[in-house]
This record gives sequence, C-alpha cells and structure tokens, in this order.
Amino acid sequence: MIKRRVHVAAAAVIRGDGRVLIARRPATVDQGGLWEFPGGKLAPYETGFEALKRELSEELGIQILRAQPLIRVHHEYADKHILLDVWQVREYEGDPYGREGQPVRWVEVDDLTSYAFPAANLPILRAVALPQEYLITAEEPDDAVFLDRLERALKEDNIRLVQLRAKGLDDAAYQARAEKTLELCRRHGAKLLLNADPEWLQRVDADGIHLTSARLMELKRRPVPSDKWLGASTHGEEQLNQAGQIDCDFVTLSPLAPTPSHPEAVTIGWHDFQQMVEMAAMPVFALGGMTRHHANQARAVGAQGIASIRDFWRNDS
Ligand SMILES: Nc1nc2c([nH]c(=O)n2[C@@H]2O[C@H](COP(=O)(O)OP(=O)(O)OP(=O)(O)O)[C@@H](O)[C@H]2O)c(=O)[nH]1
Ligand SMILES: [Mg+2]
Repeated sequence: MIKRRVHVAAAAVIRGDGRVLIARRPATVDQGGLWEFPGGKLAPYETGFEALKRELSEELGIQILRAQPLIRVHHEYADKHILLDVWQVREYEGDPYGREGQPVRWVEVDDLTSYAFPAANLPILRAVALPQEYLITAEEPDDAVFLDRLERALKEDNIRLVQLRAKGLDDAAYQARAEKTLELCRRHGAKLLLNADPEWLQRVDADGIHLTSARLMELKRRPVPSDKWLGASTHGEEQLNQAGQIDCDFVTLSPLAPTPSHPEAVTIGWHDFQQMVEMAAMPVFALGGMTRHHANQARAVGAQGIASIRDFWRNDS
C-alpha cells in the first residue's frame, strides 16, 4: 500500500525575549499529549505560508505579518510520510492563546529538550536552538590579534556560534587558545565548538565538537553526549548520510560557491545544494563563498544559514 503523504506547515513563534511558543496536542488525536509547534495540514491549493497564516489564526488567534523559512523535515511514520515545513515567526499581531483549548507555553530555547515532542521534531528543535550564522576562526598565530578579531565579531556581528579551527597550532598552543576562546565566547553568550578530536572535551569544557569530514567518515556512533553539540563538515550526499547515521546536530555543506582561497575548486551550486539540503536529516549551514548578505538566499533554499571564515574575520571596526 502507498503511504499517505502529509504536508504540514508549522511555526516557531518567537517573542521579544527569545522564548518560543509550544502547544500541547489533545490526548485524543494522533500523537496526543505530546508538545508541538502550532500548525497543521495544507488545504488543497494552499501554499505553506498560506496554510501557516490560516492555522495560526485558527489555533492561536494571531495574524502573522512576516515569516522566515526555518527548516523542512521529511519523516516516515508507520502510517504516513510527513513533510514538516517549519517557519520562524517574530512579527505578528495579537497575543497568542490556545484557541482550541490546548495548553500553550512560552519556553526558553535551551529548555525545549525537556518537553516531549513527536519523533519528527528532533531536527526542528536543533534548528530553533541554532543561530543563522556560524563563524569559523581563521588561522592566526598571535593570540592577542586572534581574540581581538573574534571579539569584534561577537560584539558587532552578534555571532553566537563559533568553531575553533587552528590546524597550525600544536596541542599545547591549541589548548591555551581554546581556553581563552571559551572564556570570551561565554562572556558574549556564544557557543564554542572545537574542531578537534572529540577527546578534547575532556580537556576543555567547550559546548561541543565540530568533526572534519575525515573524522566523520571514521565514526560508527555519535562521539559526544547529547548535552554537547556535534557539527560536521560535509561535501556531498555520502557524508550527509553518514552525519545522519551518527546523529550529528548539524552540518556545513561546501563549497557552495567559489572562494578567493579556492578559485579552482568544483562548487556545488545553489541548485544541487537545495536538493541535498532537502534530504538532509539535520540543519545545514551553507559554506564556501558565503557572506552575511547571502543569509536570506541560503534560508530560501532550506539552509539554517551561512558559515564563513572570511566574512566574519574582518577588522573594519
Ligand atoms: N502542527 C504540528 N504537527 C506536527 C508536529 N510534529 C509532527 O510530527 N506533527 C504531525 O503533523 C500532523 C499535523 O497535523 P495537525 O493535527 O496539526 O493538523 P491540523 O491542525 O490540520 O488538524 P486537523 O487535521 O484536525 O484539522 C500530525 O500528524 C502531527 O502528528 C509539530 O511540531 N507541529
Ligand atoms: Mg494543528
């Protein structure tokens, strides 16, 4: 029998203080009693955005003014194939309440994991918790110059996710750099991932690990606990699948476009990038030739946002 295909539009409604709205499904319906992002099935001939506007008016009594695509998730339930088309909504009119009698709650993004959601929601929870920009640090031998540049990005570009990539440092220098970087990131409320062997989390209490594609392909299972972040570098379908297999929280996919540092490299291009993102089981950052100005374009093709060394490693303050 062919499984039913269900297309659902849902929203992460975010309030001024950063809290996100969740609702509890009535005990009597499919996935009853679990928490969800408000939304529902597309009616015939509706676009995702039209359905989103209608559903949030029906379920929460609010009028959406603007919405930004967040993530699209395909999931196989036993009885159906579901596509969750999830949007981020920060601009709306009205004060949301459970118009159908369902309990609703505003929760801190970091507390979302303590609520029970349907199985399909895991990538959405990750996408909600991640920012749109991912800074990868440049090679820089001098600690003071390094910290100065990073601080500018944290302050002026409002960067909240950082990968410490320093291939040129030996272990002792990397550890010293990591400790200083962690302290700076904590001060600015940013998460720090180490581009290093996962064992490094025992030496430096960073927020997680970013795997190179070579490390990614060697692993049989997720190498860090669930309260740490796990990112990975990928360059194509096989690596994306492997990242899903070992339960990475997110990946970068590159090179999307030519970069000054690799002008000859074969790039993925927006078309293939969009197709790969659609099938990925987790949030994907666009990497390679990206600047902050590409963030909306990246979002429009399904990405979480953009990752960059060059664009954030400026010194123009
Ligand atoms: N709205 C919503 N649905 C989700 C989420 N996660 C998830 O697996 N689903 C599934 O997607 C489907 C959405 O159906 P729904 O019950 O909200 O649809 P609806 O509002 O149009 O309701 P109706 O069919 O009673 O009119 C359900 O099968 C539900 O289990 C989520 O976070 N939000
Ligand atoms: Mg609904």
